[in-house]
Amino acid sequence: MFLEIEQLRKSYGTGENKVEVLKGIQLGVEKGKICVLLGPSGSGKSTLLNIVGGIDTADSGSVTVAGEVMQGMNDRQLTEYRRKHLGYVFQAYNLIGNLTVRENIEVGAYLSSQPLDIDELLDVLGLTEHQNKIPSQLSGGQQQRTAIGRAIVKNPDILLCDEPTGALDYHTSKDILALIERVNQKYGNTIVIVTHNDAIKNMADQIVKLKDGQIQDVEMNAAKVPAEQLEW
Ligand SMILES: Nc1ncnc2c1ncn2[C@@H]1O[C@H](COP(=O)(O)OP(=O)(O)OP(=O)(O)O)[C@@H](O)[C@H]1O
Repeated sequence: MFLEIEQLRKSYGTGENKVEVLKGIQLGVEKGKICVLLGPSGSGKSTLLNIVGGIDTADSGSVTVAGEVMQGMNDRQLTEYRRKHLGYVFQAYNLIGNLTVRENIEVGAYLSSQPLDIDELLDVLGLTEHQNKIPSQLSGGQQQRTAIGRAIVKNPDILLCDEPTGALDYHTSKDILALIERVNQKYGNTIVIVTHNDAIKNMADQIVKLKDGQIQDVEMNAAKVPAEQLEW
């Protein structure tokens, strides 16, 4: 398995206030697949994503990406791990306000020794004509496209998306999901999408349901639907 999560546990707080958020998560995702992670609010989806992303740390268990085990890495190694393996897309676009679309994407490129070709990527993103605008001159969808560009330009093995369409309307959401699908097909990155939107599972290769910090169900989806045909 390309991404392997073994017996992952995480609690917050201590003593009486201790809350067990992840209770022994066991999950594998194959290279180049799209995995959608569903579950009610508070089930631990973002916590799991943040641990895989090296933003948060687990109490026990392990995460392995391409044979590299994260647990036990020091700060420098974790930074290198994030740089080499991971791209992150959030609900809030977190762009740098005084840099253009192209410059925001270039920020991501600096983190890689082998970045993707920026002109080609701008074309894939549908942002060529907007490349010299700053974020305040863009729609929400265009800002999220830019954020996806910044995450993907270093051609990460894994793209983690936490509610990537949470702030967007129906049509723009479908547009962004179709872009994520296109990125997956063109560059072959493994993609994990956390969402509240049940319909998004239909575009996934693997559907994972989380409940109360445990995996309730894992389903391989043989009847994948293109993102643009999703309905909700
Ligand atoms: N830093 C923290 N300190 C204390 N508790 C936390 C912290 N981060 C998350 N939690 C708690 O962990 C639980 C799981 O949170 P998490 O954000 O992973 O859930 P989620 O499934 O992503 O929820 P949502 O869909 O609402 O984003 C929640 O009860 C939350 O209050």
